[in-house]
Amino acid sequence: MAGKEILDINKLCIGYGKGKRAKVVHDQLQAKMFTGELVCLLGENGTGKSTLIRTICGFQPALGGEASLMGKDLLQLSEKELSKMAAVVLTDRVIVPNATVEELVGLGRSPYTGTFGILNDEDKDIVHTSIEKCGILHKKKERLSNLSDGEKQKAFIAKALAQDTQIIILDEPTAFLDMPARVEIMQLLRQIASNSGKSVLMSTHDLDLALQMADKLWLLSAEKGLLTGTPEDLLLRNEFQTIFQNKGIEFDNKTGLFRVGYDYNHEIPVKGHGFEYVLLRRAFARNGIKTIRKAEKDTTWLEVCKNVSTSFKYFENGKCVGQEKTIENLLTLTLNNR
Ligand SMILES: Nc1ncnc2c1ncn2[C@@H]1O[C@H](COP(=O)(O)OP(=O)(O)OP(=O)(O)O)[C@@H](O)[C@H]1O
Repeated sequence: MAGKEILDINKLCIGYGKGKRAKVVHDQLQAKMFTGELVCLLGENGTGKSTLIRTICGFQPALGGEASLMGKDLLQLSEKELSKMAAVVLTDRVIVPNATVEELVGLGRSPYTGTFGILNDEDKDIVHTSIEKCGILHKKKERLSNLSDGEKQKAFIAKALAQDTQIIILDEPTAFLDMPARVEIMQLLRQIASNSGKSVLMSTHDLDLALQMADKLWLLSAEKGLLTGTPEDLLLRNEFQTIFQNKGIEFDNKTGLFRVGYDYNHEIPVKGHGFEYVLLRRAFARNGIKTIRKAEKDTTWLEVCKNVSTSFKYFENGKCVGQEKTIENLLTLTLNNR
């Protein structure tokens, strides 16, 4: 069931400059966001994800159209009003290396504190809970310069949480992180959205993670503008396939994941199944060999055998002419016999 509407973008025009010299990056953008949703904004390099995020955050003016946050015209909100409604985490964030995690997260309370930024007991509690929710309580007193990239990202997310806003907007929060850290950050943002009812909008290049974890995707492309929907509905509508066509990415209908598109120059039948079969296919595809299911008529084929331990057999004229323990050796044998 859809939550309450939080963000409404209507015929929004984004870009740079003014008047005749304006550079329009996108026009007529439409989208909505609801409470409790994790939305991933996807698109190729240079399609305008950062421009859209900066416009929604009020960091650059819209060239036209409307955007409202919790029913208020976002483009007319003052910086102070906006800071109580939307917390922003940008990639090119300014890092204060000498600040501790606690001090950084404390800055998230600035929309609510006086000029000197003095935190009262309630602010301190919120800072503590925010750090705890992000799983870095043990790093509370640590300086940012001593944190890993993943921990730093968590500290910035904790700061956004401490800001106590309905929406959190992040520009590529998983950039520069390794795979486990990417998954961890996405899981954290998922939890924030589903447990606290906040809305989280993040841009990312992590297609597979976004497909698995986002409630909705905003798919930005030069040709089609902004397409929105659940990952599954966008897949059913073939939107990914159209957008990434001819760009070296293929969507695998069997796994529901994207994979690199290969250029095949050879074909070989394979008999077998299981994990070994999947890995064999992948290694061969990378080397330009398309694997097909062995048919009755085939006299040359590869076979995955799992009798005692796994081995791979090479058959020629119906006879086994080679048995290998590794995919590497099987590949060499196949390439040599081509
Ligand atoms: N300050 C600027 N002035 C004029 N044009 C700009 C400016 N910043 C970005 N652009 C242009 O706007 C377009 C969209 O850029 P943007 O950075 O929003 O894309 P992006 O989707 O975030 O890319 P990436 O995935 O590489 O971060 C690009 O053509 C870019 O060259």
